[in-house]
Amino acid sequence: MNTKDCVVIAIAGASASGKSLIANTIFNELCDELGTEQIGIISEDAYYRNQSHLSMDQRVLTNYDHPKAFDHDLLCEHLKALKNKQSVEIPAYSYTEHTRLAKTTTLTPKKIIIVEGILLLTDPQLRMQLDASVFIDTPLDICLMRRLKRDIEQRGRSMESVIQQYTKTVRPMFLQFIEPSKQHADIIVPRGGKNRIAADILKSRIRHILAK
Ligand SMILES: Nc1ncnc2c1ncn2[C@@H]1O[C@H](COP(=O)(O)OP(=O)(O)O)[C@@H](O)[C@H]1O
Ligand SMILES: Nc1ccn([C@@H]2O[C@H](COP(=O)(O)O)[C@@H](O)[C@H]2O)c(=O)n1
Repeated sequence: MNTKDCVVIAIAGASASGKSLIANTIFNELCDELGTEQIGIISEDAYYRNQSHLSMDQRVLTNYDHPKAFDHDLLCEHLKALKNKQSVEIPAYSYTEHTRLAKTTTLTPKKIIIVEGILLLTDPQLRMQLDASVFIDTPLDICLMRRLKRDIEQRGRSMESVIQQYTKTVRPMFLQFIEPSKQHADIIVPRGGKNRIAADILKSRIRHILAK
């Protein structure tokens, strides 16, 4: 990590490994402490491709765990713009509609940007924009249990659909793309979202950058 105007910290790892939880814990606690002006947070999921031109039957067939499912060019463009002190319009995504929504959210330039997502470390052009990267290393069986509960409670899925998607795409794409991308991480965090020591270490590193 360094003394740039905008430092981008990536948090990657398997689906339901706890990326959003740890990213949001760090973000919310630092915002409470330091205010909202200095730190921003972005989810890679906001950059899933728009599929409004496809029928619902076609949308459910998409492999959402393959790098092609994401518009990484747009995410990269947004990180570059933020580094150039320009605001960006973050897309909004619906897991129930499997497509982007019409609205966007404005993100103004920040000294620290936390970006979290499954495939962030797989893309060389994205890696160029990252100043530090963390990989959340939670065992896959734990991720599956967390995903089952979350997707049924929050993403409108049935148990059968979660298991079918997990077997067909989530697990194979983890093994093909996400797991090997761990080699690009600077820090590996076991267990996930409630690893308090990891959250505190990342928070103190961010405080240190902001104090410069
Ligand atoms: N250490 C943990 N213990 C218990 N539940 C957790 C833990 N980490 C995450 N969770 C829960 O598991 C689910 C998936 O976590 P989330 O942060 O959304 O994962 P990701 O962003 O990696 O997909 C959420 O419901 C979250 O609250
Ligand atoms: N329409 C969609 C889009 C994505 N997914 C799944 O979301 C996972 C990534 O999000 P996490 O918060 O879990 O990191 C990914 O594994 C996709 O399978 C989906 O089910 N439907």
